[in-house]
Amino acid sequence: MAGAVAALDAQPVVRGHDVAITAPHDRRIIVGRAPETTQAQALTALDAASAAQAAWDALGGHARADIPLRAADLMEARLEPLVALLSREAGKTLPDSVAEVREAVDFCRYYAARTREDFGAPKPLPGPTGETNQLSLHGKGVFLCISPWNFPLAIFTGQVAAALAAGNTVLAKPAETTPLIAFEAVRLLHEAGVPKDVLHLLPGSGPALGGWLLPDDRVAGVAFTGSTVTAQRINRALANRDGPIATLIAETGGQNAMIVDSTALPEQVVDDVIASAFLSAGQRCSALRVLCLQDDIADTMIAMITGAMDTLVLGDPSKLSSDIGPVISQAAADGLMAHIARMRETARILKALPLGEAHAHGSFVAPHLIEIGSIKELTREEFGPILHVLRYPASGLDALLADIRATGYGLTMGVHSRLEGTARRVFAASRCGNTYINRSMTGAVVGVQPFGGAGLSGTGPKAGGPYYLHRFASERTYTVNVAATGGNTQLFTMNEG
Ligand SMILES: NC(=O)c1ccc[n+]([C@@H]2O[C@H](COP(=O)([O-])OP(=O)(O)OC[C@H]3O[C@@H](n4cnc5c(N)ncnc54)[C@H](O)[C@@H]3O)[C@@H](O)[C@H]2O)c1
Ligand SMILES: N[C@@H](CCC=O)C(=O)O
Repeated sequence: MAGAVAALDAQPVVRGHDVAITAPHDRRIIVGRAPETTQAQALTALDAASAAQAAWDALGGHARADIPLRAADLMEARLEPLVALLSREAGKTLPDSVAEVREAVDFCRYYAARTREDFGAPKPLPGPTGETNQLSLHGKGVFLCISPWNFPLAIFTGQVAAALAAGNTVLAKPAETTPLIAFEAVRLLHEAGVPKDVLHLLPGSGPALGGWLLPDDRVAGVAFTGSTVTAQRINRALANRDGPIATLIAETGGQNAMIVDSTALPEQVVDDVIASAFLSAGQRCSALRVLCLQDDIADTMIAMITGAMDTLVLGDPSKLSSDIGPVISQAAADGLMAHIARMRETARILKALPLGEAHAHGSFVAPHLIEIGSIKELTREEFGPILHVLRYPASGLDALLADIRATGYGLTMGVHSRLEGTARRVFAASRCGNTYINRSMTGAVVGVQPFGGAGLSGTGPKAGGPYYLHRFASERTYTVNVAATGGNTQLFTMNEG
């Protein structure tokens, strides 16, 4: 990763104190060094982004759409170094890293297509003869894009590409633990044609950057993906401003449940539970946290799931033999271990995989299966490879659905049942943004399963969906009284047939 260090030093992005970024699977490995943005640098970037926005918006949708298309081609051409950096810096397995580059490419191409469609030309609207009416979409101003470490390329690129495509200039704030991959993404977007004053990378502390930038009226909008608690802090900071009301697009956490009834296909359930709860070390906002088993099949399912857990290999994520890598930091690992310790007192640990010498220098958390009595026993999202399981009686589905809803989250929901009526009943009773029937509940595909939730899980916009770019835009109408300049000439050219 020396290349990443050298490249970082060569780039004219803001720079303050350097911090060492170490590999989550082995803290002795320094992946690179990253700068911490200072307050003066953040405000200089905001000045530049603010000054550049009108010209960027005036370029129009077609010209702006060409850029993410070029960025997508560049990303595909650099697949291997991007995968290597994702695996080292974020501790992602190789399949997860390849899928992440793929998703970033998909975001670029999808938003390019939507930009042409929705921002390419004003839409004519109906009106009385003698008057023309048009509706057009424009950037709102400067967007602050704040992203998490768990999809440090795909979510980072998706937010930035969407904000830019809609005609905004962007201050991009990556997570503290994954600035190097963000740097590569920004370098690539600049190379693809985004002017330097239109897109600025601001690595560093979230609370510090938030404290400097959120109170500034020139920040017209924030696209945030991360924890619910941070989204609430950002919301409060924006609400404290006296100026124009800012847009907040927040995509946050979940307490995601899967409901398995007695008609489900057991082998399919096992595959999908393992993939949804433990792969990616459970570090997906979409990951399964609470498995709800109809009591008639619970013992059989638990035996099959614990058996399948034994086949999981934890280790260096750059090895193809590893199914599960580390969690992102020692602080994250400590938090998860504290939860497991609490659960030992109040719940039943059904299975805990062992850790060994190979994990001694990294932040590894062994997959756990923990039986609880009710989802009410969980007070927050535990972002790691911990799966809670509970039993419900066939007659208790409505009460279970009410308990799930009462958590306040609404991100993903899984159903395993061969009864279509049951799946539909769950869907109708849930507020979740993404419901998956008889499959895993992770891995939403851009343009296929637009991703995002409601309630404590987010403000609702769906990344990778047809309406996402609109959330970054202002709508404007343009009405002309053509009667004042000679009448409606279109009437002369209308096809009479
Ligand atoms: N719904 C989704 O699409 C989605 C996707 C990925 C992750 N997530 C959620 O993200 C969380 C994991 O990510 P995380 O640990 O990086 O989340 P986090 O909330 O700790 O941090 C997210 C980002 O916010 C920044 N930040 C922190 N405090 C800030 C402040 N006061 N002002 C401005 N920025 C601030 C951080 O530096 C980081 O860049 C989980 O809860 C997960 O469910 C949600
Ligand atoms: N979109 C991803 C999750 C993003 C959050 O971590 C998925 O569907 O698994």
